[in-house]
Amino acid sequence: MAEKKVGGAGLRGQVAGKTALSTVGVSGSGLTYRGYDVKDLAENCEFEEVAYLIFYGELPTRAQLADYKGVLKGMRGLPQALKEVLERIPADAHPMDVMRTGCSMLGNLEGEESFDQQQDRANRLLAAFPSIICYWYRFSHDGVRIETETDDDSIGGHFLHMLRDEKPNALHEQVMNVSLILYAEHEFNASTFTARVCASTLSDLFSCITGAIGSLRGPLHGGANEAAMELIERFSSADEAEKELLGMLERKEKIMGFGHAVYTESDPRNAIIKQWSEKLAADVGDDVLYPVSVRCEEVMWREKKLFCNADFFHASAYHFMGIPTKLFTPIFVMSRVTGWAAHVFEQRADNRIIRPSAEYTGPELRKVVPIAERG
Ligand SMILES: CC(=O)SCCNC(=O)CCNC(=O)[C@H](O)C(C)(C)COP(=O)(O)OP(=O)(O)OC[C@H]1O[C@@H](n2cnc3c(N)ncnc32)[C@H](O)[C@@H]1OP(=O)(O)O
Ligand SMILES: O=C([O-])CC(=O)C(=O)O
Repeated sequence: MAEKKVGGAGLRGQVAGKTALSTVGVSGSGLTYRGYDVKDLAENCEFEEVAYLIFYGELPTRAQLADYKGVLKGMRGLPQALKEVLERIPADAHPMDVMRTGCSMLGNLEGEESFDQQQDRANRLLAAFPSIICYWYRFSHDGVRIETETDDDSIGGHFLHMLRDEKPNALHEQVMNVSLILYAEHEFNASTFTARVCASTLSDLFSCITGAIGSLRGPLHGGANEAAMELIERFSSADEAEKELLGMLERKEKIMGFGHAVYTESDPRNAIIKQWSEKLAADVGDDVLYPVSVRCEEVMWREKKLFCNADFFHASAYHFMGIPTKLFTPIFVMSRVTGWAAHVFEQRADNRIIRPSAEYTGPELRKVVPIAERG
């Protein structure tokens, strides 16, 4: 991949503030959360430990983790008014729109009245997002009103249990756990920056997170995991994938799930989720989707020096677990709400309203011609 152009369009490479939460693309270790390598966290931690780390600054002790999980478990239920709103959203709505509405509606019912409540409200969102998406999905698609207050030990397990009406096996719960860790935090990406801009006006947490969901929805950001799935499922063999991909590159089409605004040679999250995708492929006996994905990776690197970002192998991994494609990006929300909220807290702790300037490119100063004289 060519050297990244800094400055100019997209503010690439510009420092727009400070954070103690994560580093992205710093040499040596591609991605760290509060000083820990994401690979280390994905190998050794549960997602709830990482959420605790992001919020409170240190990994929890066993007792702290048990307490924290207890707090989150106690927050899985949805108020009746929110359930009624979710029941009115049609089955063909985009699930990211459901997440956005669910977040906003919860803000109407249990809003943040003072910043002293910020951690409690962030925990509430972290606990409630899986319930929100599954309640809507199961009502609109299966006509059932599910119980969201399950006793599942983990957020990933809670999500899969509600989605499929049965407790997940250990492999699926572990992959969800890793996936949620990989997506949790990523410095000043577009959705987090959205949240921080909103926070800088001293707005409430629900507004910050609702705005961030809107930014994550686009295919150039979180929506790329769904777009990657739509791409790979078009191919019935690795050879067909190679042929079609070469045509797409020739036509200068964008291939979703490749490239990155900061990383220049690889996304450290890719190797991790790729490994799990391979395990899941073996588990389901897949001999198409995984080889197709691997060939796409090889072709993109060989032809363009473009590498898979976090989203590409998430597509096949989620698919192998039977998760409908349109629910892929909402899973990203279920995880990234930790990073978003922690950035909101950081912004509030040392705030100045974010208000950059624009280079003006419009007409010179001119006089208004009264409408009667404009012809
Ligand atoms: C979790 C996440 O949000 S990760 C990002 C998810 N998004 C995607 O996967 C969408 C596909 N990828 C992209 O659109 C881009 O790579 C982005 C948005 C991630 C980064 O954008 P930028 O930083 O502007 O890209 P960058 O400057 O590296 O692009 C360099 C060149 O490679 C091309 N390029 C970059 N990514 C791709 C791609 N996926 N497919 C084809 N060409 C690409 C660009 O068009 C550009 O070509 P040009 O110089 O002829 O215009
Ligand atoms: O950092 C970015 O621009 C996008 C990304 O990978 C993320 O938010 O996880």
